[in-house]
Amino acid sequence: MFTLEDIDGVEIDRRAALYGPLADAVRELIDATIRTETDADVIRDVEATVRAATTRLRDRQIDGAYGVRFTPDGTGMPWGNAVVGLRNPIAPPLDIERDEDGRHHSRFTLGAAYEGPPGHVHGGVCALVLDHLLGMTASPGDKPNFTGTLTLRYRRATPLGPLHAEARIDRVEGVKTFVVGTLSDAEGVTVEAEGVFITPAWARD
Ligand SMILES: CCCCCCCC(=O)SCCNC(=O)CCNC(=O)[C@H](O)C(C)(C)COP(=O)(O)OP(=O)(O)OC[C@H]1O[C@@H](n2cnc3c(N)ncnc32)[C@H](O)[C@@H]1OP(=O)(O)O
Repeated sequence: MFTLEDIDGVEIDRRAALYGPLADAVRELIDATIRTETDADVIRDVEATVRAATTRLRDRQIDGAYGVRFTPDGTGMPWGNAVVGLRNPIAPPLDIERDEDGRHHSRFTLGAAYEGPPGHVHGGVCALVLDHLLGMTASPGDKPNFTGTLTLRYRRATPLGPLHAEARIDRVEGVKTFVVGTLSDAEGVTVEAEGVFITPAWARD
């Protein structure tokens, strides 16, 4: 669902300033929900407050998921995305930078909400982050390339906390773009990734 939104940069900024802080607040709520040891009556009271807040937000809402929206000048708003979504509290979210040579990289922090092994990042979350980063790297122009195959080698457990991920295109063969990347902590690489990203038939020349 790629949809065009006829709005300008001022309106994008207004919406980002409105919805971004809400998602940040819910991220903090998720972390606090996992880690709280406060009294039972406080927890029940907070539960009622959260349910009431949810009811207020549902007063008016879109049908289904947010989709990926674009403005007429090509600015993307993947705000519901599970990795970078500005409106998605599940997303860490990653802020991904692109170098002139096409490499993509991101520094981010994964906390308690992303735990798998004790104190460490869930393997599926490592895959989530790397899939998105490699996918963005594979799609530098206006053509999307979707994950065909993603192969991961978990060299050692990834600790929760500050992390770094990077990716680059290895080669392009027709509709297939081969991308490699890594996830690292301060000590070095924890996960290596290789992906084959494919231009779907509907987007081919
Ligand atoms: C903008 C950035 C966003 C980042 C998003 C992050 C990435 C994502 O999470 S995308 C979501 C996850 N991926 C998907 O849902 C993809 C689902 N699959 C599909 O849409 C299709 O099967 C797709 C596009 C992968 C392949 O399309 P399809 O029409 O089947 O390809 P087809 O024409 O048969 O094959 C083309 C070539 O790709 C190869 N190929 C097909 N599928 C795969 C695969 N899964 N793995 C590896 N190679 C494959 C074929 O062998 C063929 O190779 P060759 O040209 O050498 O013969």
